[in-house]
Amino acid sequence: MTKIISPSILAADFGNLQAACEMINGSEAQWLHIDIMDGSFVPNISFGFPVLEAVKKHSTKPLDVHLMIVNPEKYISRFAKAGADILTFHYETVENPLSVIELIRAEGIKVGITINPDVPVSVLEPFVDKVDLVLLMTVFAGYGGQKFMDNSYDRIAELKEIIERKKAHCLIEVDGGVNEDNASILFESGVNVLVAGSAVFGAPDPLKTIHNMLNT
Ligand SMILES: O=C(CO)[C@H](O)[C@H](O)COP(=O)(O)O
Ligand SMILES: [Fe+2]
Repeated sequence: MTKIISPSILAADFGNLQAACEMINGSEAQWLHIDIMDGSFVPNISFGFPVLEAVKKHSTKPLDVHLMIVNPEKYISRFAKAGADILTFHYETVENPLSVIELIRAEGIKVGITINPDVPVSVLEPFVDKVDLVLLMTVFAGYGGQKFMDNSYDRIAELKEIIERKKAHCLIEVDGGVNEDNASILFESGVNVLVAGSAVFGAPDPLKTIHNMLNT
């Protein structure tokens, strides 16, 4: 089974993003997660294109970009050009998810769809065979450092059942409150990609934390 760690740069030292990228380059993490927040869909504002471009310049890992913005369809081409390798949008932010999926595909990059914890998993059923990944938020999108929501395990099981029933091949990613303690149970539950911000960048030894998340 595919097991990927995608550390979230949101928890890095923004005064030294190059060092953060280089640390991840030298780690066992396979992807780098980039949180784009607009102060509208979510109450927080993170960063935009210039920071994404700077990270792209220094990162050797695929950039896993998580859009928490209204009207994502307006910006897909710019995010692709700025360096996104995987572009994930929130189902809640669009009227026609299929057309957004097609717009992202047209850029030649991978596409993901995501929902907040209060959105029924069943809304994803029409899309699981049309995307490369489904991201289940395990906290409400907007801030790093929140506590993992325990009802997420039931939601992961429900998503897994839908993916199997539809014989789809998308990866399952979770984001929010992931750490060394819950990584192994999440992988055992069928999750393929773990996003981890504060657990990685706040750790005394981030390389060891990433290693432990993949191997315990
Ligand atoms: O999308 C996000 C928040 O909206 C972040 O990716 C997520 O919260 C990661 O941070 P942490 O691992 O510290 O919970
Ligand atoms: Fe995220």
